[in-house]
Amino acid sequence: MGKSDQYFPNAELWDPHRWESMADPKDGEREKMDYGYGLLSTGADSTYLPFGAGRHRCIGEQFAYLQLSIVLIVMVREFRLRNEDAWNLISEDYWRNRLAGFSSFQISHDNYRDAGS
Ligand code: HEM
Repeated sequence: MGKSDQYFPNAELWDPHRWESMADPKDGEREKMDYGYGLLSTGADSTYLPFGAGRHRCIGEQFAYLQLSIVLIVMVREFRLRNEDAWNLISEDYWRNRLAGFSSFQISHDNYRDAGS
């Protein structure tokens, strides 16, 4: 379903902006179910199901998001990232980056601690 154009236009295209215009299921009335340990959102009212839906829906979703946030925070805090060969290809304009092709970027890094800053 996650790769179906019926639910996600241009499903095969990596397009982070798609989420800007899609309604957040959390905004609407979500399907709730009590499996015996309290009323829970099943996630079954959404076509976006990275953590599954229903009774066996992932219990680690919030923990996974926390871990991913920490990884990103540590990388930004510890490293100065730069594009080795084609610095001027990196643009804040997402579409220019898309046209340039992310695969042409070679990112290298300095560790702030090694630099003594
Ligand atoms: C990006 C990270 C993760 C993704 C994409 C993910 C995805 C999923 C999905 C799709 C299911 C449902 C499987 C099914 O319906 O049969 C699931 C179940 C489960 N996940 Fe995750 N998961 C992630 C991280 C975690 C973490 C960090 C934990 C625990 C610390 C965890 C614990 C579980 C458990 C215990 C189940 C089984 C729940 C049940 O059967 O009642 N997951 N996960």
